[in-house]
Amino acid sequence: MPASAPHWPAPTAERPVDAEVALPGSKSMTNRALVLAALSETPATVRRPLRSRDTRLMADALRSLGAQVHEDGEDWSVSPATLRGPVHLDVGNAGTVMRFVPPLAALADGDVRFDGDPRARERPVGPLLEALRALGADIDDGGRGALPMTVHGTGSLRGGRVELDASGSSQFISALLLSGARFTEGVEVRHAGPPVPSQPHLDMTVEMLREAGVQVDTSEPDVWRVAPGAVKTEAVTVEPDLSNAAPFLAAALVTGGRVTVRDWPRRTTQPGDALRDLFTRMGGEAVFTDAGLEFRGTGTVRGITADLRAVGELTPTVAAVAALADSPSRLTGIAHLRRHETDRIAALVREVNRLGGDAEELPDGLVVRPRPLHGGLFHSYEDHRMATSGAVIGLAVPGVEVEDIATTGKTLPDFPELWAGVLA
Ligand SMILES: O=C(O)C1=C[C@@H](OP(=O)(O)O)[C@@H](O)[C@H](O)C1
Ligand SMILES: C=C(OP(=O)(O)O)C(=O)O
Repeated sequence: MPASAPHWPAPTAERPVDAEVALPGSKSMTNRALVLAALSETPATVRRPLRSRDTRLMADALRSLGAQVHEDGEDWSVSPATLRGPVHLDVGNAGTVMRFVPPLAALADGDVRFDGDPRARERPVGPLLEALRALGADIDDGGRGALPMTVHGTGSLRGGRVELDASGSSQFISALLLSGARFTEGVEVRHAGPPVPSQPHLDMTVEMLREAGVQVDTSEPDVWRVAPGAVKTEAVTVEPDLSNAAPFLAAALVTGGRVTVRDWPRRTTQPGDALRDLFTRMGGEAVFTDAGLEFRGTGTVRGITADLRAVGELTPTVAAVAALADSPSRLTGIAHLRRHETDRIAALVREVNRLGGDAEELPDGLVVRPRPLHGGLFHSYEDHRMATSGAVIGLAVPGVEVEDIATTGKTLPDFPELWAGVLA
């Protein structure tokens, strides 16, 4: 962010919101679709993709490796090609790029160097790199288990059986599965360790692989087997990003208003679908309509005790609502958030308390005891979900300013405009 960028005055809601919003596509589905398309035997169209920093970084990485990725109106068309280096890839701070692309790099012919934002060097990739080595890859990470690193691709990877601890990120497993069909022996991934977070994202990986004709066996807990074979992706339609629906549903909840998120799928693997239940427990009401999902606040905002391990990326918004509730909240199961875009547990506690709140860190989560809040600067830590959480608090607390609102461009470039539209 340029040092001179002004802080963003978060609009205060003067009345209950009453709006309909069309959200851009899911980051997680877009980046999976792009990876599968690049590995596919057939050209593919990715319909209604998200175009944001994280998905452009993925598209650029795949282009650099040789795939053709064209903007085709609203869609992305992808023509696979033989993957090759030498190439230098920028992962930004996109977990999906820093984890999903190294297995492709191992399948490429030539050296593939990975680096990214300073924070990307602090995010875990070690267990994934160890697993790739066990499957036959040659990777030079200077012994750090972190970026920067070089994958010395040889054009193929043996694959086979591997055990790893994926408690730090579900993306280690998704990464191995997404490319696994193209490994000579396929892949059998076994998790050993504390529970893997983000189960819906693993379900999303498995479902999208099966849609691409890949055989995936999930019959044994914590074991995933991908049979070797062709990937056949022709068209993928990306759903609206339900995790990015969180601040908009929160706006209905905290203002006692109403927001319809258009085209909310009736069935989905996206973790954001859990918002229907979480925010209902916090006092709102969710109903499906012909337009999508209508979410209503009732004037009451309750605290919640919830294990968010499966849906960790919803935590910043849930914590923001918790700071405005009428009773305490306890959010647990999310130790892995300490290595997300920022240490989200520390950041949320610091920012809520800076505005006069009473939040406290737990080893694996946080407690939020509501207190009257006052205005002030809400730091965003280059974290899109911290920035939108500041906006949620600002709805109810006059004088909140959010630092670096442009950081929402990681997954939701039009956030300020969409937010203004909901408040209009
Ligand atoms: O696979 C994915 O698309 C994601 C998995 C999750 O990662 P972790 O399991 O590392 O939390 C999630 O938080 C991230 O935003 C997206
Ligand atoms: C954790 C997140 O992103 P990433 O894909 O970079 O891990 C997130 O979007 O909340």
